[in-house]
Amino acid sequence: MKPLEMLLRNAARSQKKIVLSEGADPRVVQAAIEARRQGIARIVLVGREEGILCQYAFAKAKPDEGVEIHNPAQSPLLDELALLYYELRKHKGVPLEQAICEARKPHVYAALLVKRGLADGTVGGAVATTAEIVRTAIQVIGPKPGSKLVSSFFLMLFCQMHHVKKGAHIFADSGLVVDPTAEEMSQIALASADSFAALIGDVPRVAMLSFSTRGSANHDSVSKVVTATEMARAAVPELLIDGELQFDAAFVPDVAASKAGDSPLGGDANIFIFPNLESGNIAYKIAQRVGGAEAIGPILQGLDKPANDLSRGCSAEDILHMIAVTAAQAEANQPAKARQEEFVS
Ligand SMILES: CC(C)(COP(=O)(O)OP(=O)(O)OC[C@H]1O[C@@H](n2cnc3c(N)ncnc32)[C@H](O)[C@@H]1OP(=O)(O)O)[C@@H](O)C(=O)NCCC(=O)NCCS
Ligand SMILES: CC(=O)OP(=O)(O)O
Repeated sequence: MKPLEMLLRNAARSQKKIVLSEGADPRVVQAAIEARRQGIARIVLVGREEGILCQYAFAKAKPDEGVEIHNPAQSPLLDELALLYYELRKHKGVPLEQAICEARKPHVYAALLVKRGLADGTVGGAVATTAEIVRTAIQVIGPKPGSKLVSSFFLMLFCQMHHVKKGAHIFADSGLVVDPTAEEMSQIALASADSFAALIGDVPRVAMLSFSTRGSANHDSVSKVVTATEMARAAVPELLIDGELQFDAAFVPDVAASKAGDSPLGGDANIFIFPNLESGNIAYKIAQRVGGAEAIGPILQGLDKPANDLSRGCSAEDILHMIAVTAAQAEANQPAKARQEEFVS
C-alpha cells in the first residue's frame, strides 16, 4: 500500500480529534470538509463562527456532528485555558492578564486544548509563520520527557511517473532548527529515524548530508557532519547511518559505489539530514516545486503531543494530509494499554 493511503486509512481507524487553528481560512475549511467526508478525524475549527460558516457556505457544505467550532473569545473554556497558560508561563514572569490575552489567540488556544487533553493534536501555519506556530508548541505543549530538542521534518513522497525511486523519504531539519550543532544534528537524525519507523513502518536508513563525501572537501561544516554521525552511531549502534555524504552518494547506488563504496547505505537512504536550515528548507521546496514530490510538513518531533506546522503556500490537500499525519502521531504516542482499552470498549 502507498504511504499516503496507509496514513489516511490509519487515521480513519483512530478517529482522533484534531484542532485547526486557522478555522476561517478557505483551504482549512476545504480540508475539514474532506477530512469529514473521508472519515479521517474529528475536527475542531478555531475562529469566528461567522467567518467559518461563510467558508462552508462558499463550499456549499455544512459542518456535520464531527465538527466543533470554537471562538476563543466566547469559549466557555477560555478561563480554564488561560489559567493553564498562566501556570505554564508564570515562571517566565507572564502575568495573568497577559495569559488571558495569549489564550485568546487561535494558535495558542488550539495548543492549550491539546495540552489540556481536550484534543489529540493541532495543525496551523497556513497563515501564521513557522516561528509563531513552533514557539507556541514549544511553550505550551513542551518537549516530551527525555527530549531536549524539538525539531522538524518533511515527509517527502515520491510517487510521480518520473520518480525513479518511489515511496516515503524524510528531509530534516527543513523547518525549525536554524544552525544545529553537531550534537543537535545527531539528535535530529535519531528523532527522524524514530519518526520514520513510527509513521511509515519501514527500516530507517539515515544519510548525514554535506557538500563533501568521505573527506573530498575540508571545512568546519564538513567536520560538524562527521562528528554528528559519530555521535548518532555511538548513541544507537544498530542504526543504519552514514556520513558525511553528498546527496548523490546517498541516493544514487552507482554514485555511492564510486564515491563511497564502503557505505552501508549503498546509495539507498530514505532519511536525509541536512547540515542547516538553509539547505534543508531550500532542498524540500526544490524537490516539491521542481521535482514534483509531495511534501507534508513541517512535522514537529520531540514534542510531548502532536502540534504541526504548514507552509503558507500549502493547498487544502496538503492540510488534509497533515491532519492524517497528526492523527498518526497521536496514535503512536498513545500508550499500548490505553489503545487496548479503547479497542475493547
Ligand atoms: C523555533 C524558533 C521560532 C524558536 O526561536 P525563538 O522563539 O527566538 O527562540 P527562543 O530562544 O526565544 O526560545 C523560545 C523558547 O523555545 C525554546 N526553544 C527554542 N528552540 C527550541 C528547540 N528547537 N527545542 C526545544 N526548545 C526550544 C527556548 O528554550 C525558549 O523556551 P522558554 O520561552 O521557555 O525559555 C526559531 O528557531 C526559528 O525561528 N526557527 C526558524 C523557523 C523558520 O522561519 N523556518 C522557516 C520556514 S519553515
Ligand atoms: C516550511 C516553510 O518553509 O514555511 P513557509 O513557506 O510558510 O515559510
